[in-house]
Amino acid sequence: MDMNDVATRGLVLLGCGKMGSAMLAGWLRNGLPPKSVWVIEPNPSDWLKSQGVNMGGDLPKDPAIALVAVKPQMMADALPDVKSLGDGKTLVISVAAGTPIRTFEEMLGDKTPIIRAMPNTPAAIGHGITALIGNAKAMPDDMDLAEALLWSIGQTVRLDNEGQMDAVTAVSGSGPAYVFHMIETLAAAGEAEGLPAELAMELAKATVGGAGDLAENADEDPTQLRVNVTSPNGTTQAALEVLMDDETGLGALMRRAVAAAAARSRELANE
Ligand SMILES: NC(=O)C1=CN([C@@H]2O[C@H](COP(=O)(O)OP(=O)(O)OC[C@H]3O[C@@H](n4cnc5c(N)ncnc54)[C@H](O)[C@@H]3O)[C@@H](O)[C@H]2O)C=CC1
Ligand SMILES: O=C(O)[C@@H]1CCC=N1
Repeated sequence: MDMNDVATRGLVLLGCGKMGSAMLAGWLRNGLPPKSVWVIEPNPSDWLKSQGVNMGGDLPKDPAIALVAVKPQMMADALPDVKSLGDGKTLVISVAAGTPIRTFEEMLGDKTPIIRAMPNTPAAIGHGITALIGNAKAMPDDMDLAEALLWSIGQTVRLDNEGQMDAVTAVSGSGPAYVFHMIETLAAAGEAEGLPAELAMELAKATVGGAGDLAENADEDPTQLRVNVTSPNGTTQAALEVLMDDETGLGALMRRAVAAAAARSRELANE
């Protein structure tokens, strides 16, 4: 099964909010025909309404993929829509934080191939990263198909075990928010040093964007890239002495933030 089968048999997207829209934008941009997509979404955005995808009406009986992108707390309401599909031949992919594969197996039956995936919102511009892991019924072909679909919205990585998913969620699923917050705080600090707000924000966005691109594309690792910026006894060193303090620095703060996100992911499994 490949992306041509998705175009032929169809893809059902359950929930098209922020993450569903980011993924749908990527698939359509990569040539998935809008008429191959059926969206179930009680509150469709104007953007969604203008995409030419199927909304309402009958779903295909045997879609290649049903992708679940509702909040974990909505899962019990939403999953009956998926249950009638495919008779074990439809690959179910969930991007919900926290919700374990066993919840889907309990609701859909353990014949169903199920893949749990964790994307992130840079998917909207094809720069996401999605981690994935399948249940025992997900065959290599199913994993390849999920990867082909998710590849259209950025990089993909396969996990060794589902237990890694809480930490992955805390690092890359939620991570874009930490980086956006860093932009906000860098701009605010520039303002506090006397820059006009607009200029401070322009500098902060371009700096984080440029540093991110460099970290992804350079041969040197982030540690060496940091050293390259840091002239002995210069301005960067003065800042890093604050940021790299063992107790009050960014490392300690990031450790607490990621631990809090991972703990919340584990809690969501029971909501
Ligand atoms: N926003 C993000 O950065 C990421 C979100 N996720 C996961 O994606 C899922 C969706 O999150 P968001 O898009 O942020 O939330 P959202 O609230 O923007 O989207 C959820 C959508 O589901 C719809 N919905 C509610 N009940 C439904 C039902 N019974 N049937 C069909 N649709 C229904 C809502 O109207 C809403 O548009 C969550 O499980 C979240 O954990 C995963 C990775 C990143
Ligand atoms: O905040 C959340 O729960 C979701 C999962 C990862 C990003 N957003």
